[in-house]
Amino acid sequence: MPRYAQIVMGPAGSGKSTYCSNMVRHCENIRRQVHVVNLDPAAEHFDYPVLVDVRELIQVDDAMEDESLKFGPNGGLVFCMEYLAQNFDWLHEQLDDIEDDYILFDCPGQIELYTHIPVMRQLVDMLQRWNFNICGVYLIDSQFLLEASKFVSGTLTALSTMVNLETPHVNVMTKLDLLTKRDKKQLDRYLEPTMQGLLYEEFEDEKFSKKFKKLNSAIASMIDDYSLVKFLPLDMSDEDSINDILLQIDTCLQYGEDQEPREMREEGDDPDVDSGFDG
Ligand SMILES: Nc1nc2c(ncn2[C@@H]2O[C@H](COP(=O)(O)OP(=O)(O)OP(=O)(O)O)[C@@H](O)[C@H]2O)c(=O)[nH]1
Ligand SMILES: [Mg+2]
Repeated sequence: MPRYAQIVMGPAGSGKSTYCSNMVRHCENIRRQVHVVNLDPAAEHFDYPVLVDVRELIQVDDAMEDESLKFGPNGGLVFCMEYLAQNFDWLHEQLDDIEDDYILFDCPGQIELYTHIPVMRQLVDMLQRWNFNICGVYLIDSQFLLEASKFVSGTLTALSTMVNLETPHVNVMTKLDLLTKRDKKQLDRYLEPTMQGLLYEEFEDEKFSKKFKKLNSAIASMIDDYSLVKFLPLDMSDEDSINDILLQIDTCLQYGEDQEPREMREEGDDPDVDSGFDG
């Protein structure tokens, strides 16, 4: 039986832990069970029931307070994640007894974990070995996207994570409930963007230098070439938006594809009669 994992990633404060709690709550409402694994060794607060907590293996204070290590918070976090990678057996044991295996992995927010060092890729490879179907879920705060040049840099982090992990991938634009009416009106242009179009409008403004425009334009055409960067809108005050995201991710995970045929067989008396064929 395959198992299913959402790897919930994104910059610091983008709403990963909140997404996990809301997804758990939504799934309870629709009578589905999902579990959450906290993979953030620096987490101080989250309000979902936690299945596995990496802080039981190592926490960032351990790396900062250790006399021989003396890391700061960022180096400490990288150290902890590398420690986790050396101790995947621990994680494997913790995940071994779960019967209903649909798990959200709430990851730390340091961007270098996804772009510079191999630990998230190692985690994904390991989960695949443990029979998980995986979907990367990359969250970005809408306030850091709704402006063309910000959008370029946000999109590049999403793109580099996607390319690095090589798994099915969904980008989510979070905190839509905080947008002004004016921002909401222009949202569609950013959810399925043509980068060159976005930049063209913004760069009519004279405040940008020629060099800045040229750089953004070159990056934008590269992003357009991939034509892979879309965002799903997440408004936590709107249950439908959570459900839409879950459905998209389920499709990426091929969730449910193994269960349905079995249920049909269990219900039917005789598969030949059910199929409607005479012979
Ligand atoms: N209004 C609003 N606030 C949100 C939403 N999602 C998250 N927040 C707030 O944003 C802050 C950060 O949210 P978290 O869920 O902790 O973000 P995170 O990505 O887990 O942060 P790190 O683990 O520190 O990287 C908290 O104050 C949340 O309450 C949202 O959809 N709407
Ligand atoms: Mg968090």
